[in-house]
Amino acid sequence: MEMVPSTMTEMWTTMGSTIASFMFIWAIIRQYCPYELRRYFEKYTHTIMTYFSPYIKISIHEFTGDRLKRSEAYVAVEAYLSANSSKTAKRLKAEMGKDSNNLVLSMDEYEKVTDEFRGAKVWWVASKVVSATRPMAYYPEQEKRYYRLTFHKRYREMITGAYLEHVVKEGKEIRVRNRQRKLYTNSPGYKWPSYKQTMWSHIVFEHPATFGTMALEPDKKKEIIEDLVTFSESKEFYARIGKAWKRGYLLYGPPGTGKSTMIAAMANLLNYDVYDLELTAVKDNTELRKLLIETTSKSIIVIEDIDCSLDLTGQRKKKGGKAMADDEKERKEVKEESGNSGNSKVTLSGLLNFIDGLWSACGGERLIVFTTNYVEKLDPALIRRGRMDKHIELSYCGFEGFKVLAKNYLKLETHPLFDAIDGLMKEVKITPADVAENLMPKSPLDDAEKCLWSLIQALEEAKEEAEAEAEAATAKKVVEQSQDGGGVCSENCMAEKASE
Ligand SMILES: Nc1ncnc2c1ncn2[C@@H]1O[C@H](COP(=O)(O)OP(=O)(O)OP(=O)(O)O)[C@@H](O)[C@H]1O
Ligand SMILES: [Mg+2]
Repeated sequence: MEMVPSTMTEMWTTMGSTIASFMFIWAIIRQYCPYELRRYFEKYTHTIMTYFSPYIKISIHEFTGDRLKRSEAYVAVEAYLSANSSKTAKRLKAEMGKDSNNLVLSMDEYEKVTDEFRGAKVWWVASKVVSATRPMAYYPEQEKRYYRLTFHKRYREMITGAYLEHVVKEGKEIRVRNRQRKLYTNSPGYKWPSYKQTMWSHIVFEHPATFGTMALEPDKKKEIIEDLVTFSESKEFYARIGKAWKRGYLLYGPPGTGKSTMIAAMANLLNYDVYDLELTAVKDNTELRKLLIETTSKSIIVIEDIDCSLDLTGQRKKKGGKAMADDEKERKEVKEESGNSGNSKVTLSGLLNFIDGLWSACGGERLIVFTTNYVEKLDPALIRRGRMDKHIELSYCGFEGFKVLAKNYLKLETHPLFDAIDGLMKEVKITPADVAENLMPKSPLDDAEKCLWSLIQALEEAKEEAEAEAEAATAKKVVEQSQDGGGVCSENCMAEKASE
């Protein structure tokens, strides 16, 4: 028994000296061996080591093929590890995340983390290779980042199958949760550098509107929310019935009734990006298709004021009705002119193709939203069900809508003045935008009551105006009738005279 420690000591000594000799020989080889021979030697040692090693390694590189687009697998792994490594890794790096006010952590280079999946242990390392800089290269520094996954070969089937699938799926979900949502536009003002072929420019989408803050009848609101949520959860359903996973909404109603606000609320509810498509800036149908292909899934494609965007109906030149406010009119006329000068050649059939042609199915999980002030002007082909599946009318503010706004703007649930407002609202039409404007405190000293009075005043003025208008209209009718009547009389008189 006493022999054991001495044998151990001897063994350690022998091993130590063997390693020392090996290091010495290796140093000699490195110094005197020609480069090629050394490479050869290294390569074979590597192969032999791999042959005997029970571990399998998988690398996932950041860029594959051209350098323009990051590999989706890398991005997903990065997100997966950022969520799972921040608890165990010791060196982390932080980047700005959603809403620009929280930091997203991910593992730093050369950091190793362990993960477990159904009892199997795996190791992830974030690493990079820096290739020599070529003097004339476009990208001066060629850093190739990659993640390396190591696991025991007995788990091969499970890791390459189920585990990687789990990583990519979870990574994608984490990315959706953490991403900053974007508002895209195809504005013609800015030409992208040619290497970046994208046709959309974007900014971070930060509209605060939600369905909670929207003035709408509660039933209607509930119906719209349920419709949207059902859509976003129906991937399997759409696949089963053989329909592309997209849905069209037509929002119509007078100016200032919350069409644009509702689009923002939809995006916030579903966590989607918004693509605001300016049709007048699109050159032709081909360009329209290109724009469509570049949109990503989980997004809302919006075409505002579809009735005056293009000559889709042949009625574009007609002036709007009375309901159109002056500044609105102006804005829309400017739009019409720019449509003409931009000589956009997008046609109705091009647009129909955009909405439900073969290309529209690529990507999936998309809403297409049209807004208009004059639904009756639109071509029936454009808004038939299947293209625009749900038609939502946004109309003048009712008492329920007012209560939502009063709660948002003034933090009021009830007030003695509410009854008067309810009464007036039944008599006159007022848009939610006007109600909102009146409820907005105009100075730091304005209290809730003052704002309510200001709304009552506005309602009374509107009522007087409406009454005056109605009176004028009746007076006009009476005059016309009396003129007609006079005419008839004189004809009768003439006839009488003639018979005499
Ligand atoms: N239903 C509503 N709920 C809450 N706020 C509203 C509502 N409708 C309008 N508003 C307020 O009025 C303003 C104008 O509304 P919005 O831009 O959505 O109108 P719109 O229907 O898109 O008008 P247009 O037809 O002129 O584009 C918004 O800033 C919003 O604050
Ligand atoms: Mg609008």
